[in-house]
Amino acid sequence: MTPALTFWGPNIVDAGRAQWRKYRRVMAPAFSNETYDLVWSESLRTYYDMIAAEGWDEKRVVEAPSFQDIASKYALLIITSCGFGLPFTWESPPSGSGSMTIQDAVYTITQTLTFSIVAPTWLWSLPIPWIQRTRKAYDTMRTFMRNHIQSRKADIRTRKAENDDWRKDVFNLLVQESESDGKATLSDYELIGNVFVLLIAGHQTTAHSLAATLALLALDQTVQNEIVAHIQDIVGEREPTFKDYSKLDKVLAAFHEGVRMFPGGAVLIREAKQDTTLVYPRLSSAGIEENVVLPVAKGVQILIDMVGVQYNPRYISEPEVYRPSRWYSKNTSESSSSVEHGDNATKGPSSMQDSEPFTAFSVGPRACIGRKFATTEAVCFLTLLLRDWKVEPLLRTGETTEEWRQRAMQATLTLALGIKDVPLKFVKR
Ligand code: HEM
Repeated sequence: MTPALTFWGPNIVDAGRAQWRKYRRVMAPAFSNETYDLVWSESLRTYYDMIAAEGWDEKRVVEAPSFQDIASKYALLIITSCGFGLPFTWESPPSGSGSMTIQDAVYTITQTLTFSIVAPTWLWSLPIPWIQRTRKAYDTMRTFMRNHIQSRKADIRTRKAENDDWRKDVFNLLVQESESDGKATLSDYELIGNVFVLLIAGHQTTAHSLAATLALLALDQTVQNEIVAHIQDIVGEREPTFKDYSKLDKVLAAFHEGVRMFPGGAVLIREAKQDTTLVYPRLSSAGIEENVVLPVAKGVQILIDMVGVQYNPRYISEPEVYRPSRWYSKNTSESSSSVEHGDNATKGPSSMQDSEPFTAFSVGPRACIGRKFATTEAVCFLTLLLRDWKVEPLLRTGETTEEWRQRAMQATLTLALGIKDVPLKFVKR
């Protein structure tokens, strides 16, 4: 996955410490309350845009054979609009060259990662339909990025010359850093690498998490009704605003639980910067719990299995059960790390049974920078959708709900971990 990410250029996700500091410093100001306010209003606008464009407002029942298609388009429109200042609409989504949309290009790129890394140049020219489609996807993405970077550079130059204000979205901040009056600290290669990674990280993870959350709610009507009652309590029939975000904690919990069960960041990679030890609990052959001290030498890479962490009964009670209430009224942003290290190593692991730490956006300095961006768009979308529509599994003829669960609730792994096509039915409330 790392070569697939760096294919477009060095970027914040895969950068080593020094480079990472630079990227994070440039991007961090874009993740502010001002942005989240915009994310909320754009999410609201895009939801109604979708309802009208897809003709949902004229129907009592809507069938979505793959909800990911909707979620992916929705999340892409929000990141392009709020992160990149490119306000596309549901009916004219972002496209690059020719007829391919960015959504299709991203989909094709993530499905053909290995090919892009290993294929020699001549292979890209073979007249095989899927290879040509892959090539078109890369061309589309390249044209999209180049065009928008060029026009944004020109725009910022003009605005600066005229002392005009310009919005501090993440795209503008990156472009500005690559200009900086000839003292650029960001090369064009780094600029493109980071733009690509933000497009991917900013929409694929959110789209899959939304699809997973709705699938889980479709399977548990009792929980769904509880969330809908909460929405009615907080916003009733009026238009929800960003001020409601902090009060809609049960909707947020429903989303957090979806992210826990299908954690987009499936594997985290860390490298020991000094000799250290990790302490972890293990059952001895006699069935007694004991602490194991694992020495970790400087330079060793540690892969953290996030699915394992999120499903470990030591930390999450009945982990296979979708239970948003485990996050109700909990400050999930202050969750602690699951494995103790460094100075704490000698103290051994504390019991996590009663704290159920939420770590699916990671913890520490490299934790997800887009977390509140994602939760803001998710809470807005889920609030509007669940208030208006009852969500059910879209069953095949003769299929039971349990069979649907077996068919639909399957994880997939491309650049991020996701969920397979989720077939859903929406019934107007
Ligand atoms: C439900 C949605 C999301 C999930 C589950 C998720 C998950 C994660 C995780 C687990 C990491 C940490 C990786 C690590 O520690 O190695 C991460 C990092 C990151 N995420 Fe997200 N993310 C989501 C949404 C977003 C959004 C919406 C954006 C951008 C708008 C974003 C941008 C990033 C970036 C740039 C990083 C790298 C941060 C750094 O290394 O400093 N993510 N994400």
